[in-house]
Amino acid sequence: MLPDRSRRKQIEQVVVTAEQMRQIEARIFAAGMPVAALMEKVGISIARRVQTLYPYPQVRRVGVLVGPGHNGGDALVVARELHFQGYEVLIYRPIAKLKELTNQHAQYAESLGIPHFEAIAPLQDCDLLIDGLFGFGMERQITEPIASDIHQLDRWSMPILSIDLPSGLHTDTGEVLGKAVKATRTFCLGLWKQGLLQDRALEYIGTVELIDFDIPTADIHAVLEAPKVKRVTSDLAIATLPLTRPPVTHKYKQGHLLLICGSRRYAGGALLTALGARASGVGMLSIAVPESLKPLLNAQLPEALVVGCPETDNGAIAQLDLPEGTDLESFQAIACGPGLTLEATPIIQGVLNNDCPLVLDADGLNILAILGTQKLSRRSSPTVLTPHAGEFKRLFPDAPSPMQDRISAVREAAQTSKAVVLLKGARTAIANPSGQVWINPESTPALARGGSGDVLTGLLGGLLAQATAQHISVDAIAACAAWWHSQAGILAERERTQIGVDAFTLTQFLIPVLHQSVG
Ligand SMILES: NC(=O)C1=CN([C@@H]2O[C@H](COP(=O)(O)OP(=O)(O)OC[C@H]3O[C@@H](n4cnc5c(N)ncnc54)[C@H](O)[C@@H]3O)[C@@H](O)[C@H]2O)[C@@H](O)CC1
Ligand SMILES: [K+]
Repeated sequence: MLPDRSRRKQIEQVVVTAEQMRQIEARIFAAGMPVAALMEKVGISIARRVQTLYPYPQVRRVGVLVGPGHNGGDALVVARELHFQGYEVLIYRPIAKLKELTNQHAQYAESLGIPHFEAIAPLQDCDLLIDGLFGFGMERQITEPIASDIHQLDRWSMPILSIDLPSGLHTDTGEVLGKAVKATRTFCLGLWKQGLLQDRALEYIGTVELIDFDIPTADIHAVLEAPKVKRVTSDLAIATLPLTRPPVTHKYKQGHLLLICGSRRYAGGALLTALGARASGVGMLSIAVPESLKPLLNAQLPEALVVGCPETDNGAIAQLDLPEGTDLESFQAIACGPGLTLEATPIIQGVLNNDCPLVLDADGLNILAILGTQKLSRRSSPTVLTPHAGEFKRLFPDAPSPMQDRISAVREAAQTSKAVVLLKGARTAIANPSGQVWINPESTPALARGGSGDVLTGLLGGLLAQATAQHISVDAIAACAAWWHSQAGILAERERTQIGVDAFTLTQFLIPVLHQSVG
């Protein structure tokens, strides 16, 4: 058995679908764990959390929403425990026919004198609601009268705590099945359900925490074969960062990154990409920009080698003018796209034809969408694409919509393009061509701001350039960059409010957030 802290760290990385959870659960029951005992264990853990978060007598009246299955059973255990702790408990039970175990708990609650109602109205004056209507594996649309009753909850103001998932959310896709409870907090049971990491679920789930009930890791491994879906926890990300260098090294051993970005019209994009790259700690940074941007870059990044390139009439890079003796394969990584404009198409064509690990963003992606992603399958070095939803649709018109099931969308895109795809969003999802998916579980809307993506491109390019010697997978590096970028946004927001995180400010929080996370 693993020591508790290390087990907990592993569990926090695991993401499951309903089918995988069902199989894991079946193994535990087949091994002899009684279903009723597990329900008891889970229900008591939730009741303890409720008592800590909403202690009696500050909170007195608790309404418990009970569905027909084992989610309802869990809720009834919570109801019973809170009743014994002095809370006044009221039960809403809209469906009369209950699963056997749930029915037993319902009978016992009745025998204790806990009132139950078929309608929602009697729960109106509760200080707190516990939602145990439906749990994982739900597929059917919520119908009347439950749909209207859930609609009623939207008009009330008390906090709602959902058990496992907010009732009405699809476990895998996060889709709302007609109507869903909007939770203040969700107690996800045992393992992270995939739907809780989908952007469209975020409006419903509130703060999510995992209630661990000691699922043996052997059962998890037995069911989850690679490729998997993983949460990018801070432990995972920090293990990927190039935080310590060998005592004897030199700048070229710490990676040489080439940025190709900017135009006369979009000078800021080049600057922000470069500042993101600087924070990565990359050993050498070369920046190819149109000639007229060279003084700006030189002034801001004295350590960088700025390559001024001949310009088109509109101020885009007309051709790459690398220093003598240097070609595109001299670098450990190239990152390009921000601010280039579509006039830089020949530059992107040239970069695609070369074998150097490559990050494409912004206009790099717009140009690739015109050239076609099939160009990527001929590359022998890894390519990372970092689209937002709009760019994604242009690049992968045949993939599932990135507005819906983002995990399927990003996985299919990576498989068809043979690239690592980083789909930006509230929960950025990253996939490699073999189907492995990573989800960045924490972020802030403060990052929804012009230029913040440019910072990520530079940061990712810098990490990629440093990693070639370390044999870390490219998708793990992309996941690490997404985590670092978001954590910097979260720290910046804490110090400067949600509206105070412009992209330049964000670059200034990249290193401080490491101090905080690494200690
Ligand atoms: N996974 C585990 O190992 C554990 C699971 N437990 C609980 O069990 C839950 C899953 O239990 P169940 O599989 O019984 O699932 P539910 O509690 O969601 O109940 C399913 C029942 O609801 C009915 N139903 C589904 N959709 C409906 C709809 N739209 N309208 C009306 N009725 C509908 C189904 O016919 C079925 O009878 C978990 O979420 C969790 O709360 C815990 O008790 C302990 C451990
Ligand atoms: K629920």
